[in-house]
Amino acid sequence: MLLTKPHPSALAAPSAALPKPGPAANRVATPLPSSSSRRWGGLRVSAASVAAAAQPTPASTAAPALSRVDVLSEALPFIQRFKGKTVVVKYGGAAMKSPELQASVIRDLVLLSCVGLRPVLVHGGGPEINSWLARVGVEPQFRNGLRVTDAVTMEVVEMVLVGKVNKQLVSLISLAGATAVGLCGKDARLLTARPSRDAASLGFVGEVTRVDPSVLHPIIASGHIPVIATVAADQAGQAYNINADTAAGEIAAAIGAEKLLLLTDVSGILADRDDPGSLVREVDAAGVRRMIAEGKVGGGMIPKVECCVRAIAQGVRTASIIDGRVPHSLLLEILTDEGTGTMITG
Ligand SMILES: Nc1ncnc2c1ncn2[C@@H]1O[C@H](COP(=O)(O)OP(=O)(O)O)[C@@H](O)[C@H]1O
Ligand SMILES: CC(=O)N[C@@H](CCC(=O)OP(=O)(O)O)C(=O)O
Repeated sequence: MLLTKPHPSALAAPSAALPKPGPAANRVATPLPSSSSRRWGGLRVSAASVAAAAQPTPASTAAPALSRVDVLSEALPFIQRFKGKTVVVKYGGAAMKSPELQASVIRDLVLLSCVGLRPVLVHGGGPEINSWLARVGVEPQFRNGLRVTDAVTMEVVEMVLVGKVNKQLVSLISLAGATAVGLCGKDARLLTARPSRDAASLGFVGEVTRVDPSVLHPIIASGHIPVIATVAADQAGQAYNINADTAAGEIAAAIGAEKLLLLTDVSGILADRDDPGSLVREVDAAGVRRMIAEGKVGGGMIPKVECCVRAIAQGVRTASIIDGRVPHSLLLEILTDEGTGTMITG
């Protein structure tokens, strides 16, 4: 099943009086009245949310005070529903390029943590790896969205993801007023890897064979935000490069996360990847498999949809691909009655 319109992404009001949502229930509530929402970059978002979220102007002029407290008030039932729940957020790619956007995404993550959710951040850093590979004269190569990883590339991937990007994100979380613990898959054997089935052409690209989330539980319980770089080792200690979307899905499943959210640089899955207006609001596992088979979903979108399907099959309640370039898309997705992007259902 594939829904492009009408817009079904409004979240059901999560009051205790309403039926408990199934995996897809977040998406099927009545669309907002047009007076309270408008289209923005292909998304339906409330005018108040847009005003509060998108403007660098002083807060006093961004929206009338009443609208701003309306937004806050709207968040209450969502905070109540998701308090104490684990949300795995994968952030990476082009959506991570701008330092301002990075800081904004991290602030949203810290806000979620402050209101009682338990975020776990799994990060990529593909563009940063590319730029460091260029410095050592290596041309990046990808097959089906995965980086061809020879020994030199593996070394650069580990240095950039574990040494640089991970610590940068930990620092940003600190700056935003929370505390984070940076890890990679090797730490406490969080992720164990084996060579991918296409090892002959992909080199040291890994598949996850095991997730041992025991190291995450005390970190999360102490109120720290785990920040995970997706480099892992096999039994012999050989390092592997794991696609960050894939790893996020496996981690979300292993810790029984409520939500898996993949932030990327498009508005979600597009029915026609050349038409930004063709956003698919909701699609089930069979539907995305068909889209891959028909060539409608390609490149880096393949590991994303595959990991969402696997995560849902393993008990994660909802998996969504959302636009990391839209200011506050994380908050719009979790704390308002409008969804953004594409929700994948079982
Ligand atoms: N049907 C599709 N809808 C949206 N994006 C698609 C689709 N098929 C392929 N893509 C590509 O997938 C990309 C997202 O994957 P990727 O670049 O790996 O993201 P990230 O770097 O955020 O992990 C999009 O920028 C787009 O080029
Ligand atoms: C195997 C593989 O492709 N690994 C990815 C790991 C980082 C990643 O996933 O980064 P983004 O989320 O920013 O794309 C890579 O080397 O780019």
